[in-house]
Amino acid sequence: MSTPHIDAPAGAFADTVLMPGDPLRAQFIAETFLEDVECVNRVRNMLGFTGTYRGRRLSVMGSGMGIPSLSIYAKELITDYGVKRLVRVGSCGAVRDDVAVNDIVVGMGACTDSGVNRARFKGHDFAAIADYALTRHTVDAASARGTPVKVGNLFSADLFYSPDEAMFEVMKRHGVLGVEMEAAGLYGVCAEFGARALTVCTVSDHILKGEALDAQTRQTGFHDMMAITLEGLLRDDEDTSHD
Ligand SMILES: O=P(O)(O)O[C@H]1O[C@H](CO)[C@@H](O)[C@H]1O
Ligand SMILES: O=c1cc[nH]c(=O)[nH]1
Repeated sequence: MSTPHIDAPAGAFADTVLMPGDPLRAQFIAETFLEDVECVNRVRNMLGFTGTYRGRRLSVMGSGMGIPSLSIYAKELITDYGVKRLVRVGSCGAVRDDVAVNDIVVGMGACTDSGVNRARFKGHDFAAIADYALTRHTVDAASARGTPVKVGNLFSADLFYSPDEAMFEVMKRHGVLGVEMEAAGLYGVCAEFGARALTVCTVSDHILKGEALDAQTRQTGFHDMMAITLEGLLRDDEDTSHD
């Protein structure tokens, strides 16, 4: 079987897919954290891999940058490949003084300037939220590992290069922990098509302080984020109360 954007046989993906924006980060995650890895998608170089983590089948695939790109892949993974859990593992920019570069942020919800959730929700505001159990298990995993995380709102922006810098101050006042470009779309598409979702981000920039990690660190760094996300998924597997 194939979709317009994924050329992989039925069953090629596990029921859980990790989604970094960058397909090369997907490859790095697969090669670093998974065993028995097979490349299952190469269409448009949006690399997808399936392997195992501690004996459990797990996939990782790039989403591309921005809600439109992520929405295509997430929708096809859910409706054509039966994916049930999608966890975005990304980078974000901070705006608050109490959020620093390298901090890990768990996106309990995501604000957005994108129109996608209004488009799917008859023009009304849709509260784009993560799956509660996945959130709790990831936060518990972080706590057990001694890795501090901040839990709260993200802002998923359509424009990386925003013309409206004053908006960053508004986000800061409203407690937004990180600015990125996909979470609100992921939560919307998963709500629409019936999958569970979470976003975990490492802070790669401080937008208002002008600090930034280099591109190589964005591609291959973020070990703590991966460790807590993978352990959170194991905890989520053990807890069947959400089934
Ligand atoms: O590092 P990723 O996961 O791509 O996430 C962030 O980085 C990209 C912008 O540089 C956007 O996709 C944004 O959401
Ligand atoms: O979308 C993003 C991602 C990282 N840093 C930002 O400032 N924005």
